[in-house]
Amino acid sequence: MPEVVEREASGSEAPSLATSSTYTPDALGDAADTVDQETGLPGGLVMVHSDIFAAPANSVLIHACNCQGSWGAGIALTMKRFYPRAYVVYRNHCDSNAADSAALLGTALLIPPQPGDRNSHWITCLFTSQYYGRRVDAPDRILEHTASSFEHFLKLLGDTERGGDADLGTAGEVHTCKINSGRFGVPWERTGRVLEDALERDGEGRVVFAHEFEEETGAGGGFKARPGGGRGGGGLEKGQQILRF
Ligand SMILES: Nc1ncnc2c1ncn2[C@@H]1O[C@H](COP(=O)(O)OP(=O)(O)OC[C@H]2O[C@H](OP(=O)(O)O)[C@H](O)[C@@H]2O)[C@@H](O)[C@H]1O
Repeated sequence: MPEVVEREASGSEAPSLATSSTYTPDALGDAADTVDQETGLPGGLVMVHSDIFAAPANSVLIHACNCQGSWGAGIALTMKRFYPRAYVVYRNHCDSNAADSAALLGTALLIPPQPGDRNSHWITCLFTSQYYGRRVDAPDRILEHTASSFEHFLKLLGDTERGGDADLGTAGEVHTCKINSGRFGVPWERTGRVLEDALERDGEGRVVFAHEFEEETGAGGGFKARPGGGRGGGGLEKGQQILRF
């Protein structure tokens, strides 16, 4: 099973971007059935209307990947542009499993911030389809791999928090795009339910911000998160909502 990849020798920190908006417990009312002890936020999937690349520095950004070493289109192509070093880690990981790329299905790769990549973000690859394009896996298989790769991600993330590698530090907020919902052709509601179930089972009150993104604003970075970012801002920001699948 792939583990956390060691960070290369430390380099200059990438410039920090606008922070994403977050919630204050009182704004959530009775929607908060499980509460994250550290943030006081309800565990589970929380939809936000903002650009995932505007997430706070040190956040984890999750996207769905094929097992062929290709970030050739969609949000993956933006990832490749913003996190070229992380892409190399992902591609090397696929190359080392090229003899049996199916072995990566249902696993996750957690890549710590790479020097020179953008905003000290951690990048998480969930291997949900072996191939892409016309050979993409069937939706049910993708959902099956989504469940196990997300569970693996939660374990890897927990290991970094418990293991506390001094060099790596621990990751901050967890953010995901609506994985599988574009080129992988799986309705977001189906994937959202899988992620929500895993968080209820093994999330330990963890919050994952899921980004609703207006494509017309163009690929990441061009759409600014709503003002009021940073913890302890007002109540729910306009357009933010708690979703229960
Ligand atoms: N800045 C932003 N902030 C927040 N959300 C953003 C965003 N920009 C786009 N989104 C949304 O992010 C979702 C994912 O949609 P995507 O079609 O990209 O990914 P997917 O998970 O369906 O499929 C994966 C395969 O696609 C790729 O390309 P290749 O296979 O290489 O050709 C990979 O490599 C895989 O293989 C859609 O809701 C977009 O609105």
